[in-house]
Formats: sequence, C-alpha cells, structure tokens
Amino acid sequence: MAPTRLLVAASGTGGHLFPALAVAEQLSDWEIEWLGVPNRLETKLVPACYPLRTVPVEGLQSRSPLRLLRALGLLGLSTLQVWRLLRDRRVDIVFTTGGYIAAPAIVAARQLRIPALLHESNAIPGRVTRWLGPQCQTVALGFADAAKRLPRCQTVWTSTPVRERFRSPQPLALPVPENAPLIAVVGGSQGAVAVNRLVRACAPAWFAAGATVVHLTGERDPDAGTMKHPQYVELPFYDNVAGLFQRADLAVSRAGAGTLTELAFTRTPSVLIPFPFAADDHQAYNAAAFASAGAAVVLSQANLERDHLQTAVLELLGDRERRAAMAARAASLAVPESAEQLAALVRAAVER
Ligand SMILES: CC(=O)N[C@H]1[C@@H](OP(=O)(O)OP(=O)(O)OC[C@H]2O[C@@H](n3ccc(=O)[nH]c3=O)[C@H](O)[C@@H]2O)O[C@H](CO)[C@@H](O)[C@@H]1O
Repeated sequence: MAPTRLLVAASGTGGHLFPALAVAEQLSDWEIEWLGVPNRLETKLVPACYPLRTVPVEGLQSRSPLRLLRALGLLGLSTLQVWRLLRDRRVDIVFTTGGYIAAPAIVAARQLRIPALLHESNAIPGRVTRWLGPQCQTVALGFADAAKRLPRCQTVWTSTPVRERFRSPQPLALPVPENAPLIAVVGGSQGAVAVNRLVRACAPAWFAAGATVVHLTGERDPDAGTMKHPQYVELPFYDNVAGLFQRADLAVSRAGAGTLTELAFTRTPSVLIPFPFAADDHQAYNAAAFASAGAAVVLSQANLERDHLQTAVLELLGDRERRAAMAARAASLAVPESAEQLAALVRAAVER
C-alpha cells in the first residue's frame, strides 16, 4: 500500500517551524513534503529532513495599495502552485502552523477536497487562522482560551508541541561554571534588539551578583560583540535551547508561544518582555497567560528602564523559594504528549 502523503506548510520563524517539525517527527512512516518560502528559516532547518518546496507568498499587512496588490497577486500565484503540487504529488492531507504560508495551502487543499489541519500556538489567533480556520477540519490550539475567538472553527486544545530533545536532559556544552546562577536570554528565533540592549545595560549588576549570562542575540544584532566579560556568553543562535533552559535558573525572554511552551517543559521561571509590535499584540496575551498561572513575571517594553529589569532579575535570583514555586507553576502548563496528540489528529483526519 502506498504511504500516506502529507504536506506540512510552516514557514518563517522558529515559532512556526519547530512545532511543525515536532509533529512531523511523529509521522515518520508517512511521505512528507514541506511548503515554505525562499530565504526564510525553513531553508536552513528543513532540507536536511524533508524535501522543501517554496512559493512566493507574502504577508498582506502592507498599507500601501501597490504592495497590497502585489501581495494579492503572489497569493493567487502561490495558491495555483500549491494546487498543482497537491494534485501532482497526490497529497492526502495538509498540516499547517498558520501564518501567511497557511493561506495558499488551505485554499488549494479546500479546492481539491483534501483535509487540512491547522495548529494555532498563540493566545490571540492570527489573521489567517481567523479567516481560514473554518475551512479546516480541525484547528488545534496552544492556548485553550483562544477557542473563544474562533467560534466558527472546530477547535481542540493540544498545547504546542516541542522538539523531542526538550523531553530528556541535554548537556550544556558552554563555558558556564557548574554552580553559578545562570540567566538565559532569548528574543525568539530572530532575536530582539531592544531586549539585547536592556540586558547588556543590566548585566554588570547580574555579574556582580555571581550570575553567568548566556545571551542568544539573534543573527542581526547591531551591538553583537560589544560586551566582553568572563561571565558572559553571546551566541547569535543556539541549537541547544533545551539544554540551556534546563540548566538556567531564570530566563529573560520575549513571549513567543514556542519559547513559552519550552520554558514550561523545562520548568524555567521567566521574566517576559512581550514584543510590542506582534500582530494583535499576541505576545502580551501569551505572556499574561503565563503570568496569571504564576509561571512568569511580565514587564512591558513601553517605558521599561534598565533599573526595573535589573531589579526584577536580582530579586528572583535571590529568592530560591519563589523560583521553585514559579517552576512548579510553569511545569503545570506543559503538555508532554502534545506532539503525539496532534499527530493522532492528523492521522484521524485522513482516516475519516
Ligand atoms: C516576533 C514574532 O512575532 N514572533 C512570533 C513567532 O515566533 P518566534 O520564532 O519569534 O518565537 P517563538 O518564541 O515562538 O519561537 C522561537 C523558537 O526558536 C528557538 N530558538 C530561538 C533562539 C535560538 O538561538 N535558538 C532556537 O532554537 C526557540 O527554542 C523556539 O523554539 O511565531 C510564534 C508562533 O506563532 C509567535 O508566538 C511569536 O510571537
């Protein structure tokens, strides 16, 4: 019997790609192809595991009428290309983690009556999820409350899957002294320049308190290399975030859904600074869910002064009991079988 054929449409950021890779790992008996766009993170992460097809789709958020027209043209062209791909490769099902790559994938699948399943990891569903979620057989959610904003969709809460390595201890191969308090700083898969600047301003006080800082700056940090200190490790991107969070006493982070789920898995207390320009301010809502569970402290980037962040981190570093309580609250938010649950939904959608 021919293997089931799956097209995974996931593109752009780690927050979209890693959960999709985690689900694909669970479907290794299937024939999987990947749909992305040229020049984004998928071109680095995916080809080692799956054949990558690209289409020229872009976001529709531009206010300029000309650019909007161009984006609409590219959406039409991409939908046609995905339609041909689904038909020629006789794809049985589409799985997507949302974002603009999901649009041509869902529309083309719908036209060919191929089932599509969408995973929305954020507390506030993205635009494509709101528009095209009703066309999908199931919309799986990272945050249960997001269902309220998707009344026309068949929703199910699965949390967000994490990569396999988050489920077992990973050694941290970085120059971090064994017993030193460790602060992990991460600004999502692309880094966060504003957070990077604040962290470098705060770091001397954290070093004085004995802490080591591992700072994942992103590839495009204009201040990269400007801070040198024996207790400071700077990397543009690190593959072993699992090992870093497992060892860290505290994380200072943006509030992307992927990172938050990983912090829950590794029971890492966090200070979150949501990205203020995220679509519909979704990072603020993601962060609020973690804060209201008691797993994180949230600081808004607007008017955030160095002293405020510096003190918040020093207070938490000095309060082992509070960190332990936050770690327990973070752990309560983790769903260990999320990838398996999603893979089971994908299998069930084909069998229907
Ligand atoms: C700026 C922005 O709008 N970001 C969005 C983007 O995710 P974005 O990729 O920015 O952020 P996430 O926190 O969701 O995911 C980051 C991922 O990259 C990994 N990582 C990061 C740094 C590094 O050096 N190595 C590494 O592996 C993290 O472990 C994590 O798995 O999509 C997410 C899912 O829709 C949203 O919640 C985020 O708000």
